[in-house]
Amino acid sequence: MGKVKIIATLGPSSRDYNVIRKMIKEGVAGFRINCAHGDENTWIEYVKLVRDASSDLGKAIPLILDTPGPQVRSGDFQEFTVKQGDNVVISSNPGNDGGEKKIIIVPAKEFYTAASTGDIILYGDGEISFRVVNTGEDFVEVVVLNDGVVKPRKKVVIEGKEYPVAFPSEVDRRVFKFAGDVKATFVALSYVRSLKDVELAKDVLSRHGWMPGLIAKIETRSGFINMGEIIEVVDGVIVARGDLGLHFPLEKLPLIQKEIVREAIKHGKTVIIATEILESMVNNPRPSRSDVVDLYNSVGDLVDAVLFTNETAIGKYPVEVVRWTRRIIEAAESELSRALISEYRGAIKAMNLLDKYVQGLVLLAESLGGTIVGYSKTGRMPTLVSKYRPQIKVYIGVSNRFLAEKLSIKYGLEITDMSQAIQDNLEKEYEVGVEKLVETLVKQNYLRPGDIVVETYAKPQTSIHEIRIRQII
Ligand SMILES: Nc1ncnc2c1ncn2[C@@H]1O[C@H](COP(=O)(O)OP(=O)(O)O)[C@@H](O)[C@H]1O
Ligand SMILES: C=C(OP(=O)(O)O)C(=O)O
Repeated sequence: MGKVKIIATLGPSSRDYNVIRKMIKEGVAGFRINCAHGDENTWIEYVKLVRDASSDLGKAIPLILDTPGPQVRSGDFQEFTVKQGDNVVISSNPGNDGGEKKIIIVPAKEFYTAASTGDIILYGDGEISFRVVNTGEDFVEVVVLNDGVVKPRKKVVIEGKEYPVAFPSEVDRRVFKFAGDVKATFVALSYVRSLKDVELAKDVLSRHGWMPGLIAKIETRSGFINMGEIIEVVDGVIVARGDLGLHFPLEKLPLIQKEIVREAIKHGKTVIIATEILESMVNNPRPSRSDVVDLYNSVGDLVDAVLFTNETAIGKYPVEVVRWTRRIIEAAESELSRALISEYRGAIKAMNLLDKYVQGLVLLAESLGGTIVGYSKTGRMPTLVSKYRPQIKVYIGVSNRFLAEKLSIKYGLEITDMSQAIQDNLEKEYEVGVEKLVETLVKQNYLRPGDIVVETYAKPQTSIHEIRIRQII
């Protein structure tokens, strides 16, 4: 598998045990459930499918529950086509169509407070836009700016405006509770605007007795402006290109993506690029040239992971998407230049002794042409290894499934849950963890006679960091 990880959103196209199993075998390292769709009954169905497939395949597969956040979406109605110049009514009241047939239901009252005459409304990911021509207490009249199909349950954004909706939203709170019920690996926070939003989320989550990893989606103007303080207090960020493309001019997106990636890497936090990764594969079994080049370039930006949305949720080819992604990632990784890696590392400062030791560990293993095999109880050491973007294989054993899941979306790490293997040797878990992992890797042919292994662990209680070099015989 490549060093850049693949995460896939589940949806009608991937709501199937065999599809999910194939996706994992082809290289999916984690799944996302977008909780803006469905309810607890559908979310649990996806959780079970992923847990069944991952335990059958013996792999730790993280689950990301994505909260809708303080966003405004349309409600349920029959989809209809519109043509440029049509007049359409948006209303919270299904009966309030003023004699019009074409009515878009938007329940949130914040939408009607925020909309003014002349505003541009972007629908979905911007597939259709409207201009507001008249407003009322619970309706807005718009003129359609381009032809398209108006589908239900899509995002409704007013260009240049943010809704004053409470954070966390009512659905967010349900997702937080559900995350505790199913012990989800991560919760993704949508429309995070500031450090305060993350703190509010943490506060509610802690009341459910389970603290998942936190991923902030950077997607609004305030989220982007405040990303420094946000990144400090989360495990990772998603560059949510779908919404960024609604809140910023599209031509600004490349620079915004690069700035978010740079900031996350500077803080040693996971960074995931999302949306329209291989969008051309929603309806086609082969990706477009521009999609291939975009994905190749993201690998060159040394991101941790890419996250599919439409491609695996409603696309026709969820398994082929993963297969193509692996091909493109592997090609891009085999062509990464040394200059790029050293420029990247030159921009990172080692923060403390452990950090400096890990920096040296990665350089040592690379200069030996070796493989790192380590054991970790807290996740600190492998997180740092990943931060240096190792260009050799790294296998890490960890003490529990949750930690294995959490680390699995990080750059360059192959994680194994060793809880079974170390359970009778807890006082020597570091030593036994490494030894048993090497044994397993030899058995599975991942390590062969002649291979050089750099074995390592960092015991937090003793401040002893050990490195041992072994050649497989
Ligand atoms: N759990 C689900 N149930 C049904 N449809 C879903 C689900 N998750 C995603 N989808 C479909 O896949 C599309 C793409 O997913 P995503 O990008 O996560 O959503 P959105 O753009 O609506 O926020 C959604 O618009 C929706 O049509
Ligand atoms: C991943 C994204 O979020 P969502 O699908 O929730 O809109 C995005 O905006 O790119």
